[in-house]
Amino acid sequence: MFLTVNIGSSSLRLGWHDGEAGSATTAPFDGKGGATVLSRHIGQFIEAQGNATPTAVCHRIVHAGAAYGESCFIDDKVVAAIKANSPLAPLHNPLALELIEACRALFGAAVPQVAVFDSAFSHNMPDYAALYAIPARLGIRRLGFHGIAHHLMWQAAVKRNPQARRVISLQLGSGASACAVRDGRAVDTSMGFTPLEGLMMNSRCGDIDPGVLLYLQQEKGLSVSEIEDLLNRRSGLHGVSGGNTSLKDLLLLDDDQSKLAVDMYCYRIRKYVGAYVAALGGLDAIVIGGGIGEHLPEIRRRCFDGLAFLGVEMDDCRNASCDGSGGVISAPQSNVTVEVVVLDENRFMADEAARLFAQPAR
Ligand SMILES: Nc1ncnc2c1ncn2[C@@H]1O[C@H](COP(=O)(O)OP(=O)(O)O)[C@@H](O)[C@H]1O
Ligand SMILES: CC(=O)OP(=O)(O)O
Ligand SMILES: [Mg+2]
Repeated sequence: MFLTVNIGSSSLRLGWHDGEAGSATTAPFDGKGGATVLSRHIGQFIEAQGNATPTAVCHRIVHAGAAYGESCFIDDKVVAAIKANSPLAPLHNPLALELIEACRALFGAAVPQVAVFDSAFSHNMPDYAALYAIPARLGIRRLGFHGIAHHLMWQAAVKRNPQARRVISLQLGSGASACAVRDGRAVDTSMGFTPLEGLMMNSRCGDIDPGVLLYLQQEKGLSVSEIEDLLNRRSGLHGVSGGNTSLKDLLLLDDDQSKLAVDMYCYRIRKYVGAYVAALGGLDAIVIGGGIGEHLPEIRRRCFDGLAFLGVEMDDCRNASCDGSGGVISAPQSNVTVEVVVLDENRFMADEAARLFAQPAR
């Protein structure tokens, strides 16, 4: 029996996995209340499972640095790596550390804890995609995140069509990212050294000219922590719209800033799709996941309409009826299959833990 703990930037997902069976719960979580609130959620969830003690607890770990490319048991070294990388993933790593601590307090040190890394799927991108054009001696490499989601989306594409060799996956949740996958290998992804790069997100800026950061510091006098807060918590949809992070709401609003936020969000996705078609040398499938990807047909329409020249032809009816459920939303004649997939990251994490336990040398 595995307890899975998946902290996203807007939610806490808990799962209880007993072979194929299991149960799950999702609680909205905005980071407020920290360890106390997180422990309470876990305590209530475990109570609902009859207060059983899990065989192990598995955590989604967003950023432990480039040294960790595969799931592993959490020891002091792993905890230190998560701590050391906390400044690079301030919305995730500090909470993950609190959760590891909370689980140790709840279940005791004898219950092993497992780290499933969100950077694992894009861990081995080609150097030309993984590096920035800065001196190599700095040792800075793009890692990419949302790897559990992108891995599952690639699997879904191949399950639907085993001939799908070139796949673009789009994780559109509170954080958002795109991934280009060729023959099962992530060859590029939009998040980079940190989960700030790439697509526009609920409260994160995504791609930005690094000169802006210098300007904010040198000319506007912002401190490092003010810039960190600005880019992670006050930018993206929130920043452009003037405080709203809900695309569902923004689609209904008629003011210029709300409309601009939606336009920018969709435009950047289209831009990345175009870039990744070029990177992949063509395209067989687009897979979309995450709360926004699952629930907002109008956003999907705006992202993919008019891309017939890339072989992407949407089916309006299929798209409109796909709300909170998975399914193909491209037209039958479309060369590229566009599919929405409801992702179960926690199940993936439990499978990783089972795999670790099955290995002979523990
Ligand atoms: N029913 C819904 N309708 C519209 N948007 C939704 C719905 N459910 C979730 N979302 C949006 O999805 C995002 C959260 O997605 P999710 O994948 O759960 O995020 P994360 O894992 O990053 O915390 C939020 O921006 C939220 O507004
Ligand atoms: C890595 C990341 O941004 O995750 P989430 O979208 O769950 O916040
Ligand atoms: Mg998520």
